[in-house]
Amino acid sequence: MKQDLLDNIDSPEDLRSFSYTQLSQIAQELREFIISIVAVKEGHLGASLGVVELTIAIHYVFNTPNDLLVWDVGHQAYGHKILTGRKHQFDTNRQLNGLSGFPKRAESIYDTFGVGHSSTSISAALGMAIASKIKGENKQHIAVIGDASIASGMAFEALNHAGVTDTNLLVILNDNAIGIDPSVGALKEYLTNVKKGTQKRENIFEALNFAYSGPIDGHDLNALITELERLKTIDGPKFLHVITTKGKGLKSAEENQVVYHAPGKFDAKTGELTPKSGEILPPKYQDVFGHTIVELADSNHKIIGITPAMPTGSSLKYMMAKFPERAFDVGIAEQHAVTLAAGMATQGLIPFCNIYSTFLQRAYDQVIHDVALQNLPVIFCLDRAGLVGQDGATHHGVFDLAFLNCIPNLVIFSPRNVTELRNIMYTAQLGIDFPLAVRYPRGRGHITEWKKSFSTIEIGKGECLKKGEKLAVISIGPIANTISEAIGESKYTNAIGHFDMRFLKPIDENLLHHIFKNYEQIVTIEDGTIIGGLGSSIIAFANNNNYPQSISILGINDEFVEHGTIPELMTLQELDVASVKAKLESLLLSFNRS
Ligand SMILES: Cc1ncc(C[n+]2csc(CCOP(=O)(O)OP(=O)(O)O)c2C)c(N)n1
Ligand SMILES: CC(=O)[C@@H](O)[C@H](O)COP(=O)(O)O
Ligand SMILES: [Mg+2]
Repeated sequence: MKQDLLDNIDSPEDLRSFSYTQLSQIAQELREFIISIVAVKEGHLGASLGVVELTIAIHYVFNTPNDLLVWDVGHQAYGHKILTGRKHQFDTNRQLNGLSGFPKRAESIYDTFGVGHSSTSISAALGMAIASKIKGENKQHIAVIGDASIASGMAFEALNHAGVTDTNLLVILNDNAIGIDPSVGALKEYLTNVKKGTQKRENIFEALNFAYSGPIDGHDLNALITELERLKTIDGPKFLHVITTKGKGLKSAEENQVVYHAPGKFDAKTGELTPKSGEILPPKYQDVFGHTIVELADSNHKIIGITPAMPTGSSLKYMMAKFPERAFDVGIAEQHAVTLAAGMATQGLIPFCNIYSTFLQRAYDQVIHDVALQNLPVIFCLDRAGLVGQDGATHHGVFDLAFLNCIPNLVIFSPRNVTELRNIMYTAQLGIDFPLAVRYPRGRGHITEWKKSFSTIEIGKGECLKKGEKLAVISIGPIANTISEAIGESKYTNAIGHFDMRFLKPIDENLLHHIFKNYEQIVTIEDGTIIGGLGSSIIAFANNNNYPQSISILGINDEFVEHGTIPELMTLQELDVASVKAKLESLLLSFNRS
């Protein structure tokens, strides 16, 4: 596809060489280009379409990269990538070895700060602004943050600090009234009233010492450029409130903003989603969670569901529709979500707090201090555990086993399949007197017939999946399915036994004694980091009990894993069927030789 003007832009400097009147054509070409690539290669769509004009205006007015621009989350930065020299690589977006789906410092000098998790932009830009002041450098510092992301605690902390500095900081609020799902909370209501002109109280941002301007139409290039030029001349913290439409320029994306946040493949002309094959697939783990909590909440009225801003991604939306008074989207507020659950648990409710594994990192202290230390029966459902694919290093849920393993009182369970997910949810709501973390992966399980009657799971009990003669594989979580396949395909299948610990904590010591007494070789396999997770626990167990076997640990290596499809990344980590099979066979052979 030919873009007459966009084809000539390899940097913001090129953009700035165009006349003001040509910018709307550039906006149109940029929008078409984003649509044409995302339609085929997939990725985040609506957010980038919504900030096309804002992106152009910022790079037109400010002297990037000398002026420092920080995007919040970064899922809206496709236009920024394209205008900053990455147009020709943009078709590799989110693919293995291709561009990252988020701004990344290693990728471009224009990506001033690595993002992926939300609400960091104001702190980062403020840090840069303070640094410029200390270094005596004359720069502008711009944070672009969405209406859902600014409602997060971290963003408020940064506003609170920035308001008492004299730094050259511009916060641009990109207000489209939606996150992935519709924005929530009192701040959202406040912003709606500001837009309607019905806000009677003092402006909240002015009250925090920001020079506030807006709201202005974020698709009006003239208005944006005029206002940014004016703000450039004002010292101190400034706040520009911009109103945009998520998905702007593609009718279906404007009309169905939740789906078109990240729509998968679609027809670039009509916006129509590429139909799924008629094949009956196993359900996604998230949907099994979503339907199971509704089923359980129907008879157990103490059950509460909590999600920090991911009702669709977690499938808590089903409970929010059926039991709105007992299911809460608290916005991008993981810390609050955890402590809210803790408060509810003190009063005898049964909170299921559903958080993506990677986003629980935000609430680590709350898990320790507010839940585990008080031994409160909060049930954490940690979705997207393990490698998540194209979102890459910022989003992989590979640290949870390690960072939860060291917390006293916490029981940690990783289901091998969706039946186990259902059964642990069932077991937990019958009544537990400890906090429980259940971590499960992105995507589909292996079982199509999943809606079976419930049975209880004995806490701390592992399972023998297959007996063997020499080598024991000890695993946790759904990687057991890969291992079963690898063992099944191996010519040494009789030599290999396979055990699913299911619980990282409390670990099934009886089962481990059995394994260490009956097997000459031990291999542990997990979809979390090799440091601190299952392998580490098994080594500690062996040392404490003076078992002499050497133990091989397979898992995610001590590195940040980049983006790619989950199968590609699993292969790179040597956790695919062929690699596991090869590893087990070579261990058996080398042991036989020694
Ligand atoms: C800490 C954290 N929690 C949750 C998410 C998931 N997430 C990504 S984008 C998004 C919504 C952001 O909404 P907003 O800031 O309004 O930006 P928009 O998508 O509207 O441009 C959420 C919840 C995240 N990236 N980081
Ligand atoms: C940008 C962001 O954080 C989310 O949009 C994330 O990409 C969602 O991940 P899932 O696709 O796994 O729900
Ligand atoms: Mg928004």
